[in-house]
Amino acid sequence: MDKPTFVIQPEKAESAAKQLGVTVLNLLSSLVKPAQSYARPPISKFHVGAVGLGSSGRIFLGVNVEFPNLPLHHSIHAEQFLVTNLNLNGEHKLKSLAVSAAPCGHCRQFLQEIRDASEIRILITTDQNSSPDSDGFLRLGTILPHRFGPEDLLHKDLPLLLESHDNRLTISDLDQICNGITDSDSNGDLKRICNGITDSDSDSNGDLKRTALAAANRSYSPYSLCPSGVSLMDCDGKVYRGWYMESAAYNPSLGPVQAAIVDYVANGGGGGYERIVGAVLVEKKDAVVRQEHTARLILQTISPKCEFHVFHCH
Ligand SMILES: O=c1ccn([C@H]2C[C@H](O)[C@@H](CO)O2)c(=O)[nH]1
Ligand SMILES: [Zn+2]
Repeated sequence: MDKPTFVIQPEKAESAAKQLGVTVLNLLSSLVKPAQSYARPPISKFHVGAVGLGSSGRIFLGVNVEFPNLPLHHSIHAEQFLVTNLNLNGEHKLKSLAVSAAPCGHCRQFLQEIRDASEIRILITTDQNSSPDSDGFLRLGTILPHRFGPEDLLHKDLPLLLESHDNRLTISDLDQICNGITDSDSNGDLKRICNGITDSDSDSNGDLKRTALAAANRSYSPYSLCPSGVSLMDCDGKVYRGWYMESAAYNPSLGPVQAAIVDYVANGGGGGYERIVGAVLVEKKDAVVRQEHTARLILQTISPKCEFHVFHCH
């Protein structure tokens, strides 16, 4: 099987549409079935595919991901995967999406974090009775009227999800924390045992830490002001990353491990999570919303060989 492609460049999208004699917009629905084949739903066996068009003309794929031995709320919905995929690739807006089943309430809510969310066009490929607009798409505003969203809680000038921002977090080497032990109160040996990251550090550990910090700087957490980022390394040394994304309604928020798993599923060549052998979480020291315990729980469950370290930033 070909390596799955989760991002399609505009030129490729246009030539594929031309070949099929359809518009790029109509191409979205023809990609839903292939997207569904990449879903990872070992619990429900219900494969969801979501295919979105961004403002750059790129097409993005999303699939649902379920984790055996974890509570269901750790699952990633296809639409959330899609939005994460856009975010990881620096896409600033989602214009349209085609999806294999009607987006659930949680996904409709999560999509509210995108600017002009009500205008997002949605096509449900398995629904013949959805009374769409003349272009064949429903508007998100039509299927989620009376919305509760960012404008209920945030100042209107703040950047929304997918919009550029930098959280300007830094890690001071003196104040590093690993798994609850500060470097400053540990002697040299303890420091080496507890985080393996010292001056004579291997490059891969340094890479993971820098990548997780960079990810935390892109985290979207305007409601708690507790940004966080995760980096993962597979057994070939390839690094993946993701960051925490919040929802105005809190519960639909997506954790940083899930976001990094999106990168792993999209770019890891289709392997299992046991191939993940290293992980770093970066978050604020006294954060009111902390990811450490949940992140450790998820990683211990899906990637038992994974070495996990936490660093605190300012
Ligand atoms: O909007 C939805 C609704 C459900 N699912 C997934 C979650 C779970 O993996 C499976 C069954 O609910 O379908 C989605 O991806 N999107
Ligand atoms: Zn959903």
